Amino acid sequence: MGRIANFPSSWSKDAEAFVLSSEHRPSSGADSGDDDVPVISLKPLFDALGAELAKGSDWAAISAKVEQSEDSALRSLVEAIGNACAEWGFFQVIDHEVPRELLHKVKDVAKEFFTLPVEEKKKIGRSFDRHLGYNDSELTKNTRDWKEIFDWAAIGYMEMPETVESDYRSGKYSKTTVKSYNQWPEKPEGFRDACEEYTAAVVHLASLLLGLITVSLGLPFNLFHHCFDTENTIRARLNYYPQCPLADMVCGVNRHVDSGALTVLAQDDVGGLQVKRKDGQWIAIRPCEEAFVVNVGAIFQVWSNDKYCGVEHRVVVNETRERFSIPVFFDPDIRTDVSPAPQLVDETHPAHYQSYNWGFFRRTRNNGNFKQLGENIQIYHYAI
Ligand SMILES: O=C(O)CCC(=O)C(=O)O
Ligand SMILES: [Fe+2]
Repeated sequence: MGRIANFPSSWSKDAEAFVLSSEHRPSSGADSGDDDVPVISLKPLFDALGAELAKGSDWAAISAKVEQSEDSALRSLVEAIGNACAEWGFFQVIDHEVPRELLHKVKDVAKEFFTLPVEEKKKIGRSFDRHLGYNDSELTKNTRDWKEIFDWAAIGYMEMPETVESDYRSGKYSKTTVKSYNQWPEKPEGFRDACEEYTAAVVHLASLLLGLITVSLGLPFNLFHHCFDTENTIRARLNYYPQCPLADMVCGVNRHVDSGALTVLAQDDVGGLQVKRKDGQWIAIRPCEEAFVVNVGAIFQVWSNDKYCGVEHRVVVNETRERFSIPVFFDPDIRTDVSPAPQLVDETHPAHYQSYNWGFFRRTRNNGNFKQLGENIQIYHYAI
């Protein structure tokens, strides 16, 4: 394969590991036709809450205001979010009130960080026991992703059960936990501040979206906020997808469903994120620098008892242009036991899943990613 000669030197020795089996290659094509995931304005929410309440995190007061509101624009917003979650599992939000400067600052430092020599970046490398930092060899479904990443946790560390039993059916894990702390590079200057300010703003947005999605299921706005209150596993990521000589055969991120509750992602104008529509067709998500892409993950699928599903998506790469994106994975405290909301379960709507512990799930997934154990733990392993 002559094109491998154009691989970055650190990747060329295991070039074959990036190549997807023919049925999963991006060359199968995405339709960007006239169907598109909905773009939704959050203005009615901020209008209804008012600046003071919207900026704070008094979830009980925000909850009361949203639930009691008879404002038709707010009702329509909730309905649009519910429809998007049920139909696509994805939507984009505009008028989100995250200041644009924060996004620009973090994009600038991200670009600078990824141009550092690989040895410099590896000083803060991720490993089996260090869950946060730099990595250039992530696997999705046992295939190497064409990307470099930098991960950090919103609260400064990620906590995990110290051990889990390898059989996911057992659900057994140790009650002692280990913490993995953020690792920050020395360069570029201002990197850490930019990342932290950005995360604080997006985590706040994600908390509002969590409430709106919950209300769209007919549940109280703040039903799940306690799972994220103090300890949580919210993680942010800088994704760098270099230009790729084999763009038709590899993926930036292979097809997958996000395992957590919600993902809120900023992308640049290059494009590459694709979502699988219900008919199996891959649909390109139109890049919009004003917007965040939001998707529900597997936890919401379980909480909603399959009303909203975590939907497969992937990232295709580009021969001529590099791409950057910044997802925030809005994931709960490891002590969260995930099961369908009791309000959605009755004799005619039995629970589709048995309860599982998020810390166990997260640790098992992490072990699998490092050891290539074959199929990763999935929520359908808990299907009833
Ligand atoms: O870069 C993107 O657009 C999406 C990345 C993604 O799906 C992920 O990191 O889970
Ligand atoms: Fe994803």
